[in-house]
Amino acid sequence: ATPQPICGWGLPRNSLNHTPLCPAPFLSSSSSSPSTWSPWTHPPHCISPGPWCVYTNAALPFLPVSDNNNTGLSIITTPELASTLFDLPSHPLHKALSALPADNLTHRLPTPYEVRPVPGKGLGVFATRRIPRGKVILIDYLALLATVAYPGEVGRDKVRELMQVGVERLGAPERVRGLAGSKGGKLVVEEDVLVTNAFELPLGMEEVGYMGLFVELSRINHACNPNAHVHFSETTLAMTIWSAKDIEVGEEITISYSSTELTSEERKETLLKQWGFKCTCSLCSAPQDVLAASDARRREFRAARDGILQLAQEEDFHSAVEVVQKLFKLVEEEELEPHLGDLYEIPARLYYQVGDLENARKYFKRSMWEYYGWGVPGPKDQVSLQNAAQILARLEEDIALRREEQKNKKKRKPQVYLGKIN
Ligand SMILES: C[S@@+](CC[C@H](N)C(=O)[O-])C[C@H]1O[C@@H](n2cnc3c(N)ncnc32)[C@H](O)[C@@H]1O
Repeated sequence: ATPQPICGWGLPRNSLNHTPLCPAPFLSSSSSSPSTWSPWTHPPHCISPGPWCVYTNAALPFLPVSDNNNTGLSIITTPELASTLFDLPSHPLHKALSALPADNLTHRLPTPYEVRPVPGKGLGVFATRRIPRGKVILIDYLALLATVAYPGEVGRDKVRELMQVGVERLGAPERVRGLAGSKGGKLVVEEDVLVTNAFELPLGMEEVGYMGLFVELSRINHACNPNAHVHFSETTLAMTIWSAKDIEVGEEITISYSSTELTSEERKETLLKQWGFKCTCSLCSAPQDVLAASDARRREFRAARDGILQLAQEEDFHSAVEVVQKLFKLVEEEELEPHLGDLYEIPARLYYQVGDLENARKYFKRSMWEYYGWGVPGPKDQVSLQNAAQILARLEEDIALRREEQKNKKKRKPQVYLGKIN
């Protein structure tokens, strides 16, 4: 006889694989048996209208090297969204709960940073040893995930109820509550924590908007010319923080909370509206002429990027390549290179169009690193990655073919006309 699957909490720690035989409960359960709640460690807590529910696994992430990082994870969403998020084997949450990466975490110990006060900004994160550019500074896991839509759809008391239950049930609720900023006022601690620290994350193929809270990452302050950048992997639900420049001992580690291509006025407005603070980073505090020069470059950068797309649409690929060269010069001057995201496929395709295969290859490789290299690719990145890999394989063939042709051309004897022209 086929052995009965063992479902539920109490399984060996990282065997929470969800199978159709052990359906994850998505609605409130009256059962008092933890085995029926798997993979959650508590029965889902739901409110109506909606219903909106909070799902908690208090022991996540399951890390092989644990330095008190098991904060747990609570997800506030609808049962329908939770099941679409969780049921498909390709789904990020499915994978996150069953297979957190174990192999690339050795950098964690000892961590290359410490948390200490920064005048005027509360706490901040400082390098305790030199971190060269392009290194992983930390990997942080989600502690709270809530749909952006839910606070607008239920009353204030219910918004708070789900947040409070979600935090209270975590493995280390105090780590989350300790992140409350000084927003205070009418907000309860859990609301304050989210307003001060949450990142917006579009999740799944449908790109449903979620607010995500990461405990370690929450101590990193914003700078408009940051020395680090973040990359989120949907597959592991992990945020990886990379050094964007060489960082010296004692230097503060900073990331950008807003898009780096905005001008100073636009950034000021976004930071105040979305994050509720007035930026005092080194660029915002720089002399007026320095700030004006940076703004001019960022404006030019945007104009160049829009210009490239326009020229590409008009199929004027040669002019578009000229603008690409100008754009990358601006990127270098303004040190925006690590913050460009998926920009690299555009120059790759343009160089391909004009027959510059070597440059096309260079930028395709760079775009693949963007999809893959920063972490474990999510479902959407996997599609882009496959496309880019196919194009790259064709490019390699074209380059080899072209080389062969050139070699043969050189071997051929020059044709000398010896006859007389009458
Ligand atoms: C995600 S938290 C960063 C850690 C925070 N400093 C702490 O003590 O926990 C965001 C808060 O830090 C402060 N902050 C971050 N970057 C700042 C900046 N560039 N200028 C001024 N305040 C900043 C603001 O109070 C903001 O609401």
